Amino acid sequence: MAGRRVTASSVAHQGPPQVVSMKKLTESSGLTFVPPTHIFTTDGSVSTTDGSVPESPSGIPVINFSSLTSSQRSVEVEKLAQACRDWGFFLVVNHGIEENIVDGMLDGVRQFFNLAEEEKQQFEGKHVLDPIRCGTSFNVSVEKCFFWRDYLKVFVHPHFHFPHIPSGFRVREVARVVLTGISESLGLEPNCLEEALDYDAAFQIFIANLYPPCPQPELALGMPPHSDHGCLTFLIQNGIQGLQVLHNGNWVTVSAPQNAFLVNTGDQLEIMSNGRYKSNVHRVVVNSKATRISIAVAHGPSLETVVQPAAELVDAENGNPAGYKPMQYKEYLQLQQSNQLDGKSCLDRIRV
Ligand SMILES: O=C(O)CCC(=O)C(=O)O
Ligand SMILES: [Fe+2]
Repeated sequence: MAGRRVTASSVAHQGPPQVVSMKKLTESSGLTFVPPTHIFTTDGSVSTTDGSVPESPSGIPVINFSSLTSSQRSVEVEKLAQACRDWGFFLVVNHGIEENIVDGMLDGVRQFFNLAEEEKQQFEGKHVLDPIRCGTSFNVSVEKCFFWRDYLKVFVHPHFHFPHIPSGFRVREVARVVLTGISESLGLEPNCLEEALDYDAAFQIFIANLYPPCPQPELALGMPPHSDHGCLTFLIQNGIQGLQVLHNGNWVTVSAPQNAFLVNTGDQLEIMSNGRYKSNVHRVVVNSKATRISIAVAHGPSLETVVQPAAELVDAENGNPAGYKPMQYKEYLQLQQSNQLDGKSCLDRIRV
């Protein structure tokens, strides 16, 4: 059947099913409908009319990075506190990474996805800890419904797995400064979170996402509602919207100025803050006209770190016990990857 991506026989065999990339599927077959394998019918359903706000001016918080490194720091730290508490999401502007560098990264990603399928297949990873891995959806061996998305994931810290380091892309340093601000905003020492994460050995993944045009965008999702596993995810996009964040029960479409970072707070930050800062739930909707590309750089603790609420934020005697069980970050990653990506179901497993 045209458009079906997983054959019955491939599912029946052991190992991951043979899945065609979204790019190939949409380009080669002149697809005019969403295959049944890609229709979201459950809670994550696409309907953009379920209370979603079409555009920001939504009040999405904006953090001025240059103020974080100036005498205005305390004002910006307070803005970070509000952003993390009320949204779990914010934009970072004036971060000093030039637009042509960001454009170069997006171009490189476009070129990668334009490679012949056979060339990309050599990077098809099987395991969450494979340092270079490309594929489709999230984990096709457990999913009932596939996302309208191809991805490339490359570990970039503590070991760098690209052939060469792009000069000037200093997102790790930007993330470090934001993290110290967040640490302070929790009433902790500025370097407390950095130390808890073992930042010098921190696990950082570069994730490129490609969302081709979809003939029936109301039926498919680029990514269903989920929270990110790490601490902070810094995201750039090719000027095409698609990211929506859940805020007070509404889906808010993120529109961001060119060259802003879109920042999600993740599960490890929720754990370390003992629930004061909830990881943000977000999803990606698709459209019928343009290919969207995003690059998410996820910053987590080192893989060996056992993450738990910061001792300063736990006070069991006064009714504020630890809300999460300690878990090694590597185990957490494996837990998330071995299940369907589904809201905050992974975090729910370690709540006390
Ligand atoms: O493409 C986007 O805007 C979001 C991607 C995302 O949520 C992710 O890679 O975890
Ligand atoms: Fe995400």
